[in-house]
Amino acid sequence: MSTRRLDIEALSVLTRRHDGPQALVSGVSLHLERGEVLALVGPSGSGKSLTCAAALDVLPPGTVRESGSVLVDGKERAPMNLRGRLVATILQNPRSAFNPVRTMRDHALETLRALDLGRTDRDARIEASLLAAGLNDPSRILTLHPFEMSGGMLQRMMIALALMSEAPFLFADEPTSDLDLLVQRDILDLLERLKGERGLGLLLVTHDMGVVARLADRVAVMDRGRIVETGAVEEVFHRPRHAVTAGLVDAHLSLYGLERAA
Ligand SMILES: Nc1ncnc2c1ncn2[C@@H]1O[C@H](COP(=O)(O)OP(=O)(O)OP(=O)(O)O)[C@@H](O)[C@H]1O
Repeated sequence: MSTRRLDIEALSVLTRRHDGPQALVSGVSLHLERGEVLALVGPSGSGKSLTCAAALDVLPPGTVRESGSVLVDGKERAPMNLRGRLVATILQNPRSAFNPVRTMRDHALETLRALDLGRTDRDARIEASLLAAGLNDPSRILTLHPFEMSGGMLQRMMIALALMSEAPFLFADEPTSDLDLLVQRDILDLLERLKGERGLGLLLVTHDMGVVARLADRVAVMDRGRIVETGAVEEVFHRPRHAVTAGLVDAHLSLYGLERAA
């Protein structure tokens, strides 16, 4: 486990409107260690997804990265050297991430194309990744098209593809929000296990404080494009310092008829 740490430094994203540029993400800095889960939380539209996209240079049309850099173990890395090599990604709606006319084997081969593996090593890595992601019977799964699989299976397949790349870091943008509660629980269990077993460093974008409480070690809170608070999960839940954090925690507790201790 030679790679240890990823730093996002002073990341800013703009959109150009008719009345001039508008900042969507402003000077965001975060660090992520192997073997930890950092949750990036904040209200809808606060800039969580754009932060991840900007770090990997996969911003949507109409937005541009104005400044910022990503360092791995202190060394600046170009986005093309991060994507899929050092940082794997899993997204909110797994169905939209798969090509509908391709099988799971095609997707696996595409993921491994950049790695110069012999056929035996390649097939072994594909099978081991599917099994590690909880997809038993890999040879059958690899013949399936996306429409033949449930949302939960597709999310496991996204995780399997991330594992195949052997990237030390994983950015997961709302990985459970489209799944039913039981499948959500299974996927969170799986991510937690992979953090422990593989020492993955996981940046988890979510607005679900239940997911944060369940999985995260540290939390960074965003509001209107800026990081307004970071801290250990316990600390942030018990002593939120920013009004946005307090609002997120209180909204979560109120779902269970609870209030924050004074
Ligand atoms: N392609 C785009 N062009 C212009 N503005 C955009 C674009 N994509 C996102 N935005 C704006 O940037 C801001 C941040 O969006 P982002 O998707 O990062 O928020 P988020 O915190 O991930 O929200 P959610 O929790 O709802 O997914 C929002 O105001 C959004 O409307």
